[in-house]
Amino acid sequence: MGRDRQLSGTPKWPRVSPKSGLHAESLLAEGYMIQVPGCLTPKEAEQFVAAAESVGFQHQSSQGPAFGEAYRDNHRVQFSDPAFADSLWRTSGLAEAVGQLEDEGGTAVGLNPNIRIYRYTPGQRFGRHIDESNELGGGLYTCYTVLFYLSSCGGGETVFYGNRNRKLASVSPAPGLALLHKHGDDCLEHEGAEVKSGVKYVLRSDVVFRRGRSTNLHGASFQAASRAVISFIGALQPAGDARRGVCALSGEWPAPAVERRDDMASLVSSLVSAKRKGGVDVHLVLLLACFGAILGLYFRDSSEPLALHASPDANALSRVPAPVPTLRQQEQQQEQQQEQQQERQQQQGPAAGSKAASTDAGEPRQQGAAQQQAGGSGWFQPHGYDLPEECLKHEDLYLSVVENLRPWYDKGITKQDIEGCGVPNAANSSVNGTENMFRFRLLTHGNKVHITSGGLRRGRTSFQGLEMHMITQVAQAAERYGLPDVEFLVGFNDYSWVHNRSADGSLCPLMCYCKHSSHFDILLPDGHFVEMNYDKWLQKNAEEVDPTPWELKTEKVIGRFRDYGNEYPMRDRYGTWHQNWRVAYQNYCKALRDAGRETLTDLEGGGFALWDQKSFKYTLNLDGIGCSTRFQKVLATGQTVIKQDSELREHFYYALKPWVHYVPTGYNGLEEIEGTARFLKGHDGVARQIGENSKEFAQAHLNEEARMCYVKVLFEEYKKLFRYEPKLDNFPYTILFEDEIAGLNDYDRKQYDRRDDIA
Ligand SMILES: O=C(O)CCC(=O)C(=O)O
Ligand SMILES: [Fe+2]
Repeated sequence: MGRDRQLSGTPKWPRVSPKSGLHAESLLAEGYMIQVPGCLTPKEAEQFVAAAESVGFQHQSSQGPAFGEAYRDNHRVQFSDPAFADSLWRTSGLAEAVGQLEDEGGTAVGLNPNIRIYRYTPGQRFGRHIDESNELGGGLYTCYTVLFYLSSCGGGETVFYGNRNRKLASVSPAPGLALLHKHGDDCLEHEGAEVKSGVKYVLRSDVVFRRGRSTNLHGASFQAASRAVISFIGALQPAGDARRGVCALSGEWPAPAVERRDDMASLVSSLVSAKRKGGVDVHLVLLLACFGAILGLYFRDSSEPLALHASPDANALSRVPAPVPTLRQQEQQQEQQQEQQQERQQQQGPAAGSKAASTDAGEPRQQGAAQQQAGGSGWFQPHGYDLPEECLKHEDLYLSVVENLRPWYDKGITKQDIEGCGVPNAANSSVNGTENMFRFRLLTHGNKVHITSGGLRRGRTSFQGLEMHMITQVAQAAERYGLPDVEFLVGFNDYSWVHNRSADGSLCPLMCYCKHSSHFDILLPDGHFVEMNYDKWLQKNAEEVDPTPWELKTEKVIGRFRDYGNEYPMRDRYGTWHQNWRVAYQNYCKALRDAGRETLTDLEGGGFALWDQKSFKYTLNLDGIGCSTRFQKVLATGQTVIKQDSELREHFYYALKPWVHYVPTGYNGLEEIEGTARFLKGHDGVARQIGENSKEFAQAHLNEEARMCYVKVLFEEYKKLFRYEPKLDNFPYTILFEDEIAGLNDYDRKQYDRRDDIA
């Protein structure tokens, strides 16, 4: 094997432009693997490649695994340059992005001046191996491998393996992306997979640590300590406030056990003794100062929420969410209500209640009373149209309507807004639907739905159902309740489209089933409700005996996910950013298990029908590309649904309350899931009650009637904002939706068929 070529003279390495604010994404738990995109610009990466090529690469090979060496076939340039290493560490923004890394022994101080640049052409690879830690003298040692990818290519991923050969992570080369992974004793087995096309260039160095502790504020131990304080403060808040309660679950401290202010003294002393065990240092002082400051705030105004937790409750009407009553309070309220009702009935005679509601249906105050009896609070009053009485009890669903239409309250919905969606009235294409569009332009007229932008797609095999069933729900509501004449648009993508107003100020009122909270799309019930026969699922859960009664269910979090990428990556409140939460959770839980730690989650493994997942008490629901349509399903099972607390919403999310209908998770980091599960296990009554609440909600407000009512209210409120009268005759071409369906051939009808997806 040839000796490494040491460079003579100074190669012209390009200067790295200063960067800051880069995002570090933790790919595995406990800092095992971190990636930071954008450390080099694509241009800088190109310049590195050119400089390395001008120096000349040397071939690297090995004797192979039979001789105890990793298979290796690539080319390399190697040189030592402390100034260059320093600029890669600091100027690139890497040091700032990863904070001060720490391990038990020391703190990161820079990069190894020993720089290696690899080149892999198609067919070349670096077989499985682990990277060793090196002693550099003077208390310095290497702790992480750093790879700066300089090009992209086909194949060539850096792949990491855990126990039993499980693939833990795979990172595709992208210019400027830096990947850090622990090496030495903690190194995961990894490889540079074979390059299939293009050329892979990667720059390798190591993060150098100095033995001894740091005193900086961003260190892991300080962060852990501050989280403990936050946890504790969360626990101190009056019991039952959903937003604050969640804080109690985030840290490693046994916060849920701290239920009264009296426990504060004992917590302080346990914090102090815990810190002592690890040696008293500057953290303790800072910790107590921070503690004191927060306590000051707490005592100044203990009713002020700590805004630590985002909630999907959009509070469309600026309603302050009522504090969640404790189970005892709920019982008391129920008793009181029953007593009051009995008294009322005794005073008024048996038929009075229902008579009042039906005879005075047009009178808002009385409607409010009817809603209250139906279980609503009576906040929603239809104006200018009649709403069937059965729809009053679903009033909390209409929070979504109010919130979604808000951007048009001022200017109304104009022809210009509709045209701004960019969907033409097409005369021809009943072959491919609206050409190249994930959108339909439609019209309600005479309680029928017409397509004005081309028919349903034909001859496709995937995603054909969604578009049809979103429209089906409008057609059904038109038939059932009557809908006003309007022009509207339906998008059948997995996520929202309308990010901005157009340059002319118009705003496209596109209806879709799943939106990011910052977007302007208007939510229509998910086509999957129809396509998957959701009402049958409700029925099955209501009528069939649960194969495993609550007491016998496994006290773990079950979850099975297809590792769809997430269109909307999300950060937690510590700034950790995940492109794909499903993969992140699986990796996190796998890493815990691989490390021999006991976990309360079961998130990997073979397929597992939803019905069978009912043998677990808790279930985790994560976003996919868009909203997870499993969410509505698991709400109906009676399990405690733990839901990723993200910015994605479907139409009914606005009516759900965290810690009443589901348990939010993720905003406090992935590791929160274990704490959440521990809390639920320790508070079985709470867990069970949340499961029952969500089941009740699904049965009452996600059924077909509720969805039809939602569409009715949406279209009536939408019509009130309409600034023009759409006339059927004015459109060059229209297709009656029901004719379009009748005209499908057998093949296409099958694609659009409802599926009994109730397992
Ligand atoms: O080229 C790669 O992706 C991996 C390189 C590597 O594992 C190493 O330099 O130790
Ligand atoms: Fe390696």
